Amino acid sequence: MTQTLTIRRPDDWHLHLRDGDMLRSVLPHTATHFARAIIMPNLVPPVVTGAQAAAYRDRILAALPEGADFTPLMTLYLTEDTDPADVAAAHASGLIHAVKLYPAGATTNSASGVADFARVAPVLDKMAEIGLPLCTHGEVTDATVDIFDREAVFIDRVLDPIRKAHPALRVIMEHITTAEAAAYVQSAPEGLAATITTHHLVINRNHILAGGIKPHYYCLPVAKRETHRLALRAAATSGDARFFLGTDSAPHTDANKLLPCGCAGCFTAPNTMSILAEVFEQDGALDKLEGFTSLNGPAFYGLPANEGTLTLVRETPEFPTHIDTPDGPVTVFDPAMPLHWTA
Ligand SMILES: NC(=O)N[C@@H](CC(=O)O)C(=O)O
Ligand SMILES: [Zn+2]
Ligand SMILES: [Zn+2]
Repeated sequence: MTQTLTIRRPDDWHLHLRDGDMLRSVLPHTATHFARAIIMPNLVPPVVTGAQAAAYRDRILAALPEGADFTPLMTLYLTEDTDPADVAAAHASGLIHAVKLYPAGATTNSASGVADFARVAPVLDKMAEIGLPLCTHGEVTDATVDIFDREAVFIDRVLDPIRKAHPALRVIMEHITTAEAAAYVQSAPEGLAATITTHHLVINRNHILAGGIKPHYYCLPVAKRETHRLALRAAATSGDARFFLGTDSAPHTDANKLLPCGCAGCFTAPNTMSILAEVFEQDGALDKLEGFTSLNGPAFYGLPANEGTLTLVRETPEFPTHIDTPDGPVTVFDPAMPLHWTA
């Protein structure tokens, strides 16, 4: 039985760091294992301009623990008023690595997102021209569409039309949760990829709803039925380079989760690598872990893989149930299974 596993240092291609005290509290948990992360721009107010992204990057770098080796890869939050020239300048300077599309109202802090997709066509044209990828929160916001169908409907109503109108646009479907999304990625020869979260490889909708409601398993897109989880596992562990890790680690205080209308998001930064090693080993695919966490993402983003390494050891890891922050406790994702790998 393999006792240690050394892989190239991983990256997180979808991460929420927040700001201020929360940023300082959660950042060390990512910087311990990950060399780089795509930083989500859904702050309040959102990170819309190059100047705002530069200022946010500086705040992240200032919050890093002494001696940490971590590079934040910044993104811009797409609005109907986004200026294509500002996006191009932020890309040309090396500041930003993607633009994030939130359908208005789809998820946490998405109110400034896009309602009329025709209005962002000039930005998407510019991005296609300069090779800057679009990251999508892929859910429609139509109240008449069942929440469990919103990702699949987004592909048909929004994403496929965008890709047909902008064939050279590179797209990353973020945090996919359905067999339909995995199949859509597999159907595209190039220019399309998907991130998969740690938690969506582990939980299905029963974890949220059966035997009492579990707010700490509530995230968006909401976890689907078991067949979808299995399709995500198959995609992640297949070695297909179009799928890579984006944890979507999304810290909210317990006070904000445990409400009659609680926030969406799972905080997985501390135990993600231990959980992933468990998942890949369960599926007989430990040899595919490095591709998923450390190789496929940089290849799609046109960046070199990290030079450093991370060694996982077969030892039972211990994680706190929550971390303390000045804003209050944040519960760490519970994988609801024993773990055997320490990172
Ligand atoms: N995933 C979530 O449930 N929440 C994210 C937003 C997002 O990624 O959609 C957050 O910012 O809290
Ligand atoms: Zn999202
Ligand atoms: Zn997210």
